Amino acid sequence: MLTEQQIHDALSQFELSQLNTDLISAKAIKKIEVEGNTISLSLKFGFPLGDYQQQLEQEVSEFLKSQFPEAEVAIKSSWRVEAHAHPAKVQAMPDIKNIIAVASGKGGVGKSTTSVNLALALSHLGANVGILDADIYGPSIPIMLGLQGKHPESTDKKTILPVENHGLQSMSIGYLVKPEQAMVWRGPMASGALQQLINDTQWRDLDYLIIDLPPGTGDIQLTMAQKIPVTAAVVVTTPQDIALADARKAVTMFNKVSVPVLGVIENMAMHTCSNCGHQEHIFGAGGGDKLAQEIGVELLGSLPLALSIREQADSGQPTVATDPSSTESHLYLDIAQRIAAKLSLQEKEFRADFPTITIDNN
Ligand SMILES: Nc1ncnc2c1ncn2[C@@H]1O[C@H](COP(=O)(O)OP(=O)(O)OP(=O)(O)O)[C@@H](O)[C@H]1O
Repeated sequence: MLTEQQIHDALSQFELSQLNTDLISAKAIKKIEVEGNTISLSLKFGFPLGDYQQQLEQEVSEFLKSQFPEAEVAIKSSWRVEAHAHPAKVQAMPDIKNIIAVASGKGGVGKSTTSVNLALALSHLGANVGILDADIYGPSIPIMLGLQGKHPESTDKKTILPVENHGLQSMSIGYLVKPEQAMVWRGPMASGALQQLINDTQWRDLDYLIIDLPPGTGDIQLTMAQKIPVTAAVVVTTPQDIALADARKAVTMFNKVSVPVLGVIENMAMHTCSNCGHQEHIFGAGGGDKLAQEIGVELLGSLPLALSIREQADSGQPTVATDPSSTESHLYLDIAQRIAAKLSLQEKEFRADFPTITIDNN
């Protein structure tokens, strides 16, 4: 005779690959019911499952059948992104559940390209996603989203509407001022402009807002991390030694302001030949892994230096939007799901739901 406890114990052996943890530690069990030989299991996750949902149900089902060969197994799974707590001493933004800052210690490592593709990947997985281009001095998100020359609309002359393409809500200083205008802003003015940009945009019901931070670890980045309710951060680096050293600085900066760093992403880790697909580690393999170990953060994934990634981003058709089933897109999707899964284990933020008012006419 099967018991719920037996099923519970068995599920603590099922490893969830995105989290390197089991289903019990991931707090994914909603309900276990046993009736005779039938196990009914209800799973609930705090991150978008995308195409993985069916596969996951099947894997758990097969796992339980291998443990209890005589059992019939029925599995139901669902997901919902919750708002998680942020360390900044500022109010949460009601239309944004989670803000994820993407940082790099130095410029040119592919932070914007990675931010855009991760935002698209989270959206592809089923989440509602926005992206804020905080790179005041070199806004590249409008180009990467194919929105160059667009201007945000305003319906009330006080707030602006995000500009949309590829299913993402986006905002960038690049939609509002000419690049040479922003270049002359000093630190406080730049961070003030950013705060205004995020606050005055009418974001709609976002599960995640990705912020593409300006490169570096100076005042602007520090101010942003303190004045914007950032939930978590990821750091992009390339394998060259200097970039790794800079990535370390970025991680230290977030530690200082208590923003949890979900991990590092190694960009341009190896070269993919556009003719034959052969991959070569030009800068040596394992740099990201080493950095992650040294500073105690996770390596979320490594992306290749691929002509397709550059061409697609630079022409406003980023990889995940234009070719979601490519090898590169799968890497972005995998990293995005890891980020979302890890974030789902962070402390939740209490948000009072609007009360439901019922009017009884009787
Ligand atoms: N994995 C990749 N493979 C090939 N090209 C890439 C890759 N990642 C980024 N690039 C290209 O490298 C260039 C710089 O990328 P990007 O603008 O994203 O860097 P960045 O770190 O945001 O730069 P900055 O912070 O200085 O604005 C772009 O032309 C982009 O298309």
